[in-house]
Amino acid sequence: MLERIHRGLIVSCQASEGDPLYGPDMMTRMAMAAKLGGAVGIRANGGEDIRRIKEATGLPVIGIVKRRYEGSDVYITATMREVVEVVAAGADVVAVDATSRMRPEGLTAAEFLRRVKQAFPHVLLMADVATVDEGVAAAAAGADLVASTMAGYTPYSPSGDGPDFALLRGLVEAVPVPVIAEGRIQRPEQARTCIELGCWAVVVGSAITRPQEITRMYAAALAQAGTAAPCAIGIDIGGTKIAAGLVDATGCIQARRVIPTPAAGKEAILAALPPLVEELRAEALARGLGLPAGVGVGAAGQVDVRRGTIRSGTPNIPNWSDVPIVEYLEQACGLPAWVDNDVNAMALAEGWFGAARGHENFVCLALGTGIGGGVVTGGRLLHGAWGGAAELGHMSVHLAGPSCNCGHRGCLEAYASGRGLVERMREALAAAPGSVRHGAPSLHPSARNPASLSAEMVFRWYRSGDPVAVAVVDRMVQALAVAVINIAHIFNPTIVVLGGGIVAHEPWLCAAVAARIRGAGIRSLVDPVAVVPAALREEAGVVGAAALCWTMMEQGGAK
Ligand SMILES: CC(=O)N[C@H](C=O)[C@@H](O)[C@H](O)[C@H](O)COP(=O)(O)O
Repeated sequence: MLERIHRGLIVSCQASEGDPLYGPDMMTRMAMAAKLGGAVGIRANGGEDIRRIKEATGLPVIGIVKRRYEGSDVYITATMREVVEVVAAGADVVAVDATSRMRPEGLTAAEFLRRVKQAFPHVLLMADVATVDEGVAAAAAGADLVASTMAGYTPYSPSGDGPDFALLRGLVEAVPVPVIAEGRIQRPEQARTCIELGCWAVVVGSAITRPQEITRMYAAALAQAGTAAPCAIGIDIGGTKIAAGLVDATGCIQARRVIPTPAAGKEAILAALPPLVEELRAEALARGLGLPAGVGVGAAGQVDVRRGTIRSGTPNIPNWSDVPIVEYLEQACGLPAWVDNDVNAMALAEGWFGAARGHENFVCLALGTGIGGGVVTGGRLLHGAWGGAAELGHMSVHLAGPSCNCGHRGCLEAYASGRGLVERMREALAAAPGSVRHGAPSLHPSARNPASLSAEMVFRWYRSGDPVAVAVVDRMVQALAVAVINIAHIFNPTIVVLGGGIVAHEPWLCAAVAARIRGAGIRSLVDPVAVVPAALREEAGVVGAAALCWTMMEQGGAK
């Protein structure tokens, strides 16, 4: 029997009294329809339903009897009376509540499970639990299967909108018997995730057999249509701060929350996100914007967009690798979620609301401490195999150039990022120490402490005509021009958007780069390319992360 249901879908066919579908005729039809759809088993409530469904479908049946007893909240096969009813009806598995709550006859779950096992050793016993501890205790007491059925239905277990993946993961790790995923599994991808987490089988009820609940979801969605501007939540996770915003359909941030990035790393950062989402969701409802379309996350580093994980993040955040952020947010917040690299998110923001509006083929370069890239081609972000494409800062623009922290030589980042610019200036000063003309060299901070050099200083000296700074900045512009020519040759964009902190302070760089590329390379590709500053500044991260939701939904990634 266990082999028959392995990795399969079990459909719960239950209707309580007062439900228009109540009664064994209707439930048997439901079960037959489920069988036609590929169900490998049925979960049914009550002796008559169990008997009829088993007879009509021939599928394995998990039987329960729901009955309420005064003085106890346990209602799924709560006493031996219900167990006898289920077994007598011919169920293959008897499922019982195995939570730690007070039972009607004053027994503990373990005592009850032991008695059931003793009375009916040939029937498989399934324990419906709400926590990992309850699952472990149930298996120790003789349960053959443990199911997450009660997660969110006891006062001490968290209840979200979707399945409790964290509980399932914990059960799979800790419980020595097969784990059945059950409870609030609403979409096929969620069911699939349960199997990928190691669950033995998946039970789905309401999303298949309770039409009133399915109808309610649709009706609620339609009620929002046209009455509220769609909005989305964007979260920009950086090394020093996490910025989250409620972004409306025009790209305006309606509400904003900023917190310092928790220094403790992965767990602490993840734990900080759901409260931000909750606050912004409440803002959305309070402002009449309706339920946010989803949560988009922009994160520095390498993001696996297919799996929704941060593969390896910024070194500024400890332990920020292999972070299953999408699954975590969906489970914790009950909203669809997406994640992408922060500069990809910035590119989306510029495409939806900024300098690249109306362009289908464009490239963004974000010039900050390092350099990130985002490529949009044919209206879509270019992701490569898993999302790592467009590391344009690590495009080499000089074969024999300085070595870069990526291990390569002559990367754009080594010339045109804040860090690269400072390093080049430091080298140049070391080669010509007396050359800072404006401002006495003795006062020159780098003369005393080269570590205090900043990109801002380099640009200040550049403006004052210092020949070393002029040469260093000129090389930066030249490197950017070579990069843009390469970009034009490879991607054939109509526009290249330069953003990030450096361009926000030095927007003239765009015109300087544009002047340098004219007449170079393949004319038909390079000449028409406009080089423009980003329109969205600090807000690009949050707006882009929100735009990620709309983009993914529009491009068929709706969840
Ligand atoms: C908590 C409780 O009483 N659960 C019951 C258990 O049999 C059923 O009402 C659920 O429909 C079943 O667990 C499947 O879950 P979902 O309908 O969420 O897919």
